[in-house]
Amino acid sequence: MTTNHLISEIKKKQSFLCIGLDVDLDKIPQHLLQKEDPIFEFNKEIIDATHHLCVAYKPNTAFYEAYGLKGWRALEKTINYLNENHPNIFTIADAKRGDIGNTSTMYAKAFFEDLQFDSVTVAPYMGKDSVEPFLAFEDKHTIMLALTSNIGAFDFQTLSVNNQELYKEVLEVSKTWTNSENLMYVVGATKAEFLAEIRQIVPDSFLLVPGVGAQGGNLQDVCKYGMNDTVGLLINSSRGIIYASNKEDFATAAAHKAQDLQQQMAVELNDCF
Ligand SMILES: O=c1ccn([C@@H]2O[C@H](COP(=O)(O)O)[C@@H](O)[C@H]2O)c(=O)[nH]1
Repeated sequence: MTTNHLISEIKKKQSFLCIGLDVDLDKIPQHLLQKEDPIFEFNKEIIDATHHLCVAYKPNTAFYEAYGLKGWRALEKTINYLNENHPNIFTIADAKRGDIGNTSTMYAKAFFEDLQFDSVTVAPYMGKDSVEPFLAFEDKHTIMLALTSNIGAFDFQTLSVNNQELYKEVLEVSKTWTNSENLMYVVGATKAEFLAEIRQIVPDSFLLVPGVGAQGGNLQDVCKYGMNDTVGLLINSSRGIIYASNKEDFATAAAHKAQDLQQQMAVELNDCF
């Protein structure tokens, strides 16, 4: 999906919500555990109930890898279900990959060619040759960690390198890489106050912003400092939406939580479009 297509979906749905599909078998409703593929059944019901309220879904691959082959199969069924039934939804494989060049090429093939995700998250630590193989894919997006939502972000990401914080150096340098127009960046909602300076370095890039909901990030603060004139934000909530209820009404409860965020987003979009 192109960035312009994503922006037009945001305008149409009045939403820049990304729903995280982080499925934990200990948290889903009991009755689903009797099904042949509980992970996929859970995702399908969540997607059916919420697809009109969001523009993106983000399965975090850890939650599928943890269940071995059956988890990976459920991930494959989920992305196929999205691509077949909701082709206008932006899909993110939150896999945080990155390795030497030839290995990164295989990661990129796995997520872009085999699974057909629109985007994948990547860690920048191994540098340019570890990220460029992802950027080589046309109309696919590489979402690189910049300033993450966790407390450990302050261990390395804010250390001074070349007289500026490391995450700023990552943003600056990544703009010089081949096909850098395919880059988006992760910035945690819990770091909203950093967004104004981040916007000075990457004014036009899309930012994936996790950390609203369970981690306590504030949607309005993210919009105040991070929104650009084409929105430029995908705000993610995972647990806060998908585990709104662990009873039979879980999908309806998730839709209510998603609608609450979508309505707040519609208000913010008044200042934008
Ligand atoms: O800085 C980061 C990068 C990624 N994540 C991921 O986003 C979701 C957040 O889930 P919640 O349940 O809404 O807290 C999860 O998959 C994280 O691994 C992040 O939180 N922060």
